[in-house]
Amino acid sequence: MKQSIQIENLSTGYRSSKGGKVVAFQLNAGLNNGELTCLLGANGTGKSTLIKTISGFLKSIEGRVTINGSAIEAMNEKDLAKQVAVVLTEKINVPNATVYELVAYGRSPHTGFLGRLSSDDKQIIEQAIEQCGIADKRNRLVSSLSDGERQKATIAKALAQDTPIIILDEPTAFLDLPARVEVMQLLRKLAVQTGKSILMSTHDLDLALQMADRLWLLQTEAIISGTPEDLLLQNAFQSMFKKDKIEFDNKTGMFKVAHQYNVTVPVAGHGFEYVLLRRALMRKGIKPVKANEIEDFHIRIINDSDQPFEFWCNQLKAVTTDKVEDIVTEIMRVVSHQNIYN
Ligand SMILES: Nc1ncnc2c1ncn2[C@@H]1O[C@H](COP(=O)(O)OP(=O)(O)OP(=O)(O)O)[C@@H](O)[C@H]1O
Repeated sequence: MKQSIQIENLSTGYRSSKGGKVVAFQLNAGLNNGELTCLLGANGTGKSTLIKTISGFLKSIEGRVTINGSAIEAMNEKDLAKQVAVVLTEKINVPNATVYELVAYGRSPHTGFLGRLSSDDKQIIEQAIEQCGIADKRNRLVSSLSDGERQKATIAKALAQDTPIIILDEPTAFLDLPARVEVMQLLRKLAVQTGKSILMSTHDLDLALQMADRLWLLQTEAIISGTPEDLLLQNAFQSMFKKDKIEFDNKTGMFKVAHQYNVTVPVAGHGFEYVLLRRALMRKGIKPVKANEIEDFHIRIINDSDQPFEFWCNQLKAVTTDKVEDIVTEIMRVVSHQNIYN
């Protein structure tokens, strides 16, 4: 697949008179056309620093970034703005500007000294507004929009810039879950429909796993790049967030909290009811282990029953309930009175 941006042996960081600071080094990766790539990494690994470096806002410490073969250092600001549209994390503050005016501002690298919009410019602006699904908001003040709507307007501005590459630093940071999904769906649709390379950094691991065509996992000394599924096959996530008390669950392909367990309880059963019960038990520090039904103390799950949770004690059914909360309360009560599960 054709690549728009390539980074080679790149070291990112900050220069200062006292010697500066290297944030990440020896990074190599490429962005494919027509794909949404998500940049993931723990807090402070240097996602924003990398984004600023490959957008030309920050000089690299070493190595190079090329766009279609040309080094970005050799490009002037205007030429670079015709190649890369950048959306940084900060909320845009444009008092008294309408959505249309904000999006029109995206045309500035293409307009002349007076910034007059040609009919082509106007068509591109209208198309960007349309593609981002905010046509009904085109005359609204940006300051009156919800966070999700404002983010779509910002993406429309980047789209109007008409560049082969769009780079966004945490575009979903201020949004609720439905708006985060909507923005990522929009970015993916735009990548596929327009053939642009779109790179976004995010902390939304689960969404990135489901929606990105490709992931860049940033570590201090490397970017591990691949499709979500191939990275899962390579166990690339296992070590990534260990210090943050997050584990990667190979069974579900999702991240989960690494709980500390004090006790175990035998559970016989499976299915959705089991998954929910397991979650509730694990949160309380109780680890479910596989039970066979002759054990003295255990929970049984009867799938698709009105009362799917049963607590069995000394071969007798002690509690039957349809509520996870009731069965967990019962287990907690027994655990606190007897030390039977240790
Ligand atoms: N202007 C600066 N000068 C010096 N160091 C900086 C500067 N900006 C950021 N840093 C440092 O660079 C490192 C990487 O920061 P960066 O913001 O790129 O990480 P990040 O992965 O985007 O973090 P987060 O996930 O928390 O947003 C951090 O140690 C940070 O303190």
